[in-house]
Amino acid sequence: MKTYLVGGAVRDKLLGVPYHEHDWVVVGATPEDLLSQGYQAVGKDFPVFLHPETKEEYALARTERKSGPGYTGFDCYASPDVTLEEDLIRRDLTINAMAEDNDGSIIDPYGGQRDLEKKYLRHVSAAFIEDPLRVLRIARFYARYHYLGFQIADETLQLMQTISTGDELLALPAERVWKEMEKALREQSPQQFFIALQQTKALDKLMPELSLLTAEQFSIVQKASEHKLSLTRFALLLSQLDTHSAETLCEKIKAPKEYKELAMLLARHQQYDSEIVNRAEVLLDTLEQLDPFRREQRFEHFLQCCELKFDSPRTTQQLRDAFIACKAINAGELAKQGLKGKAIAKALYSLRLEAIHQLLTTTDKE
Ligand SMILES: Nc1ccn([C@@H]2O[C@H](COP(=O)(O)OP(=O)(O)OP(=O)(O)O)[C@@H](O)[C@H]2O)c(=O)n1
Ligand SMILES: [Mg+2]
Repeated sequence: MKTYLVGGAVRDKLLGVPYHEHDWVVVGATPEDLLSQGYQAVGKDFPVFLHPETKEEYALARTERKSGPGYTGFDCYASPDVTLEEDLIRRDLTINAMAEDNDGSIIDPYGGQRDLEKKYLRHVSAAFIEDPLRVLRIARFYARYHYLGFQIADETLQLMQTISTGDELLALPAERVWKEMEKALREQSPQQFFIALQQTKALDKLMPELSLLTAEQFSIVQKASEHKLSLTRFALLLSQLDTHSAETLCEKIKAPKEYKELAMLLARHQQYDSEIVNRAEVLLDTLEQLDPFRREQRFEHFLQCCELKFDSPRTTQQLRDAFIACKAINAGELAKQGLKGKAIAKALYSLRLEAIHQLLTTTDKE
């Protein structure tokens, strides 16, 4: 039995960029061989094992053939007689179809090094089209390596288009699509993910709400935030749509609740780019809708998005200050004074309004 390093680690080492995991392939072994050495079987559909100590993934060399529609219709053949070359040829891109021997030498039967040098994302073989998820993967790699000058090879773009014009993309589980999109949003040039999907018509199928946006509009996702990159970038992207389309899209791709909530908040509050919030009533109403009293972190993310989108620090600062002023008012105190139910809410509203009035007067004087 022989073990090779494969996939992203080989590619990224050669590229000279950091990599985050090791994928291994094992040739000439049976599942029993690995189990007897203490490896743990984890693959549901494929023979994949975890190393007893490093817990890294070791996959038996295998071939795959499409046997039915959708993402699951694969026949997988793993056996000790499957060669390394046979395993590598079923992979998506030439730059992902290289292996490294334990003496450090590179096995590269399909021109991965040539394509790394020429900066091409190029499919390995016609079997590329058997896995529709690859359309999203390639768009994601494009978003990742665009800054290095990588392009998608024309023939590969054509195959992506072929997949996209059929119904195969629609057979992908929404969770898989979301996972790729979420990863893409964290890449160096996230807008290129959407541009590639638009160019290959995949966007028409998967997220038609986005398919009419321009490259300029997509580029809003480039704006960085300090943390939770994909959360703020997703909200910024959807803020390019009307609220109805934004909501439809969230449902369609099953965006997690946190993502949908922030996106919808931003979509509904488009007007904060201008400084309309200098009336106390408007400011307080806005604040109550954003509800930082119960959702402080979401409020912070919202303000971050506004700062990135509108470049209006004064408005966001006003909202932040208003929140701080209102937070200082204690509803418990009102209850102690004998107020109940609606009367508390009313008194709270007046006190908050008063606090914001004061805030606006002092800021005006400055
Ligand atoms: N739909 C897929 C998924 C994976 N692979 C192959 O499996 C390897 C490992 O997959 P994965 O870890 O998802 O991607 P990496 O290329 O390792 O990239 P990353 O840095 O994101 O881990 C890929 O390089 C590729 O050879 C593939 O051909 N087709
Ligand atoms: Mg990997």
